[in-house]
Amino acid sequence: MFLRAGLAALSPLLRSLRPSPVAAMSTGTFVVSQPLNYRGGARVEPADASGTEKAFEPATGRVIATFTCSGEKEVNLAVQNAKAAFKIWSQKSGMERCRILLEAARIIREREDEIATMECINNGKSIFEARLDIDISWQCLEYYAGLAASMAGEHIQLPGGSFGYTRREPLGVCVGIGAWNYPFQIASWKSAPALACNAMVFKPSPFTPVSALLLAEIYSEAGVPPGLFNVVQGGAATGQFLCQHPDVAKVSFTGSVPTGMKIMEMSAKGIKPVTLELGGKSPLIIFSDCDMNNAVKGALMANFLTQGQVCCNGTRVFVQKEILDKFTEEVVKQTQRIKIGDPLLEDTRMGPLINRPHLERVLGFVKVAKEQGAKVLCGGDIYVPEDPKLKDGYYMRPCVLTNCRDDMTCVKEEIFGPVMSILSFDTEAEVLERANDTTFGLAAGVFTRDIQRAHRVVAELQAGTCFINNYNVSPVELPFGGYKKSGFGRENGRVTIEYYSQLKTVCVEMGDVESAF
Ligand SMILES: NC(=O)c1ccc[n+]([C@@H]2O[C@H](COP(=O)([O-])OP(=O)(O)OC[C@H]3O[C@@H](n4cnc5c(N)ncnc54)[C@H](O)[C@@H]3O)[C@@H](O)[C@H]2O)c1
Ligand SMILES: C[N+](C)(C)CCCC=O
Repeated sequence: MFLRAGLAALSPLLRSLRPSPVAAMSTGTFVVSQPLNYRGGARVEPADASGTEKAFEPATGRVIATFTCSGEKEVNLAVQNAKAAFKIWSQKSGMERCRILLEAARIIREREDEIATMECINNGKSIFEARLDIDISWQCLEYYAGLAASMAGEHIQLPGGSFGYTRREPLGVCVGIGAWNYPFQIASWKSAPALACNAMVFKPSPFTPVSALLLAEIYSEAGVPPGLFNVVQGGAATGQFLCQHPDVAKVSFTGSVPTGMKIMEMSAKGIKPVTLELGGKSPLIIFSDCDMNNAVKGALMANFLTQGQVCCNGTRVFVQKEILDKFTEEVVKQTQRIKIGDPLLEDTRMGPLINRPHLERVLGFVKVAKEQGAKVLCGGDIYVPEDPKLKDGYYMRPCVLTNCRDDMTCVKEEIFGPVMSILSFDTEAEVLERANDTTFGLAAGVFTRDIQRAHRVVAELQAGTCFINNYNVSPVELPFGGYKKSGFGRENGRVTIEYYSQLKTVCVEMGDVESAF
């Protein structure tokens, strides 16, 4: 589906010739040449348009795709296809659905390098990280394949031999709307639990339209009925058509708080359940009794994955006063060592940000932080790699700020870039109050060797996902999601099946009807 100079029909070709063509893919050479919508089991041009968008390669600033955003007609067709496929899918046993999802997981694993490469090209994250994202994606499919086979209700005994039972039933057509920071992983985290029993129409972010198509092709290859997983491209207008569609039973959204509010409003009008995975400004608390090496590594993991463009990042790093200087010195040393550059090179650990306006926005936060009294210990400026082909990419040096106060903009607002704010604290009670003083509640982390304190602190933290002595790991067995304005509903874990299904209660009378009349 992708063309590189002289390399046609990449996906099938790669399957027959790997691994050498994967290794041969390089930054600055790819363009997408085929349709980016997927409907009824095939790539299609949308039936109507709601404008056009360009997708970029952030590493070089090149346009890699110009595509048509789907209008109402195309959204209707995608939903119709999903409805038809759902009829077939829902007649299959859980074990049959399980086998097909397992096969899709196997194919993702087999094509990991190709998918990871596409993710780097379109998103800018390093190949090292992209491979981890793809690993988590196939693991997610494996996990929900298992749950598809074991979806069940319960049996409840009632007086006089009567009884009741519950059935866990599908919802029908679900919609997934994704953000641009984890394009393939978000599509997987939404579609895997959805397809355990439902059909899905997925809309990626217009910044990263590419890799969801690979997932759609893989589901087809694995044997899902045509139309079970469809992709429509577009921005807000396309997303609105999806949310307002009367045949859509549920919307799962990943993105910003302001858009999440709109999604919820639209879904409320149709009384549709929603899952909202929104932004954050998460605290990471480092106590003086921590293992310093791990705490420093944890702070980097909490701030600089995917160029800092991670919803659950622990960007407010509270460090207990006794170890503030030592911790800060080590964090700065390790931050300065991060290799920035071409995301497809094996030793790169930080690529470009998603696009020019976002880079400028992040640099703007650093400027305001300085004006408000923060001290830049490293980074926070544009980085121009030596390789001339990367000169128009959107790179910046990762930034560590000190002298921060809780009322500063860099400490209050989600920056969504590689900017860590270090704050100091004295006592546990004080840091808990400050950590919770935010309208967000996505994640939080604690580093300490005191196991009682660790559990006491996480019990008080107002966050949906907490880490003790690590940060930003995401085993698919554990639910992930937020408190407060960071959203509700969960992804991953057993509980997420409940967000993609509904419960029917059946009450069975074994005696005569005792009528009130
Ligand atoms: N909690 C999580 O799991 C999680 C994960 C990744 C990103 N995020 C958050 O996402 C944000 C960054 O992503 P973004 O810039 O893509 O967010 P965004 O809200 O701008 O867009 C997200 C998606 O919503 C679509 N959209 C925009 N307006 C819409 C509307 N009116 N109706 C329907 N759809 C609409 C966009 O096209 C895109 O696909 C950050 O705030 C980040 O924290 C959260
Ligand atoms: C895989 N991580 C790092 C936990 C990120 C989850 C998605 C948030 O943006």
